[in-house]
Amino acid sequence: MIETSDLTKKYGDLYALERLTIKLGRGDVYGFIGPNGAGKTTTMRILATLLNPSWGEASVCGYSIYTGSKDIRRAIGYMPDFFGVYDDMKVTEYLEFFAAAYRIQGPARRKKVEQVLDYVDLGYKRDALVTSLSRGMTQRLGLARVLLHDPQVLLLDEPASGLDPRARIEMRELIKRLRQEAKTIMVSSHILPELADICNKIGIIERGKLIFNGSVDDAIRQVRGNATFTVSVGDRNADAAVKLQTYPEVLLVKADAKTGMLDVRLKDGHEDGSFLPERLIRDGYRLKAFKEKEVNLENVFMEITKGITN
Ligand SMILES: Nc1ncnc2c1ncn2[C@@H]1O[C@H](COP(=O)(O)OP(=O)(O)OP(=O)(O)O)[C@@H](O)[C@H]1O
Repeated sequence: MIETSDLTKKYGDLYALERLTIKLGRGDVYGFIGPNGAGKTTTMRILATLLNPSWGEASVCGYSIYTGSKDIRRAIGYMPDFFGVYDDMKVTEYLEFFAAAYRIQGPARRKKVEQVLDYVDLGYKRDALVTSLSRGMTQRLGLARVLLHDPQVLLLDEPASGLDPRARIEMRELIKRLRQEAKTIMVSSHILPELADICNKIGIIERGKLIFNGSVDDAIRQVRGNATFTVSVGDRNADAAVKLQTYPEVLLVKADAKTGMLDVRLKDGHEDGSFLPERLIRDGYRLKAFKEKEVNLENVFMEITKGITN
């Protein structure tokens, strides 16, 4: 649904985007993550056919950005990071205005407006002035607007920026719902944890360059390396550490200085640690705690971007 190859945008000597090559299929939700100025907006604007690249190829829904801009605009919903709303316009008027621009006519227009308002849970604000809405509501209105023509592809540029925690969660839930409708969604953020649970793929971009492209699990694996589990057998942890080290699958055992729990890292090729509790019990220990060691996504992001950020 979205395909780019060596997509590049230069401003003078600055590479706003350098040789971006990605491929998103139907139903993919792609988290596009990078700090300010990384090139996220540039990419989305090129895909939305609002900006020409310096070189490279890109197509959306099978249409080239060079020759199929009209078709692309019909097929996508682009929600920019900042968009204006008109003074003295009610919520329904605002949406009807855009519905008219998409040539949705007559009673169908009213129906569609009500439908998208319901979808983003803004029905109760239908008669409010758009300028009176909170930032969270305005973002939801922006999303409603890009859903009017039922696009197959959505480009959402930092939809959660500037929102309070509750509004962020609501926005995430909305994107999850859209995912269930098999839409292809590119959504940007500068925070990895914010997107981790709603995306099946992520791309991390820094200074115009894609430095990671894959699943969230791949990103975690790249940083964490081998699977690690936290184990505790209470006051016999020191003894269990020696025993664990004799298991052939175990690479390393380390006691956590604060909690005394044991971090057990497995050798390459061993992902499943479920044998650990079983074997410890068989070896006479009473298991108090066992879980896969969680990786802090913020750390994953910092690790992947290490050396590239200033
Ligand atoms: N019209 C322009 N002229 C010159 N440089 C530009 C122009 N537009 C963008 N840039 C530069 O291109 C780079 C990428 O900008 P872009 O807006 O794509 O980043 P971003 O990842 O979307 O950041 P943000 O999170 O701040 O929106 C930045 O260094 C920016 O200053």
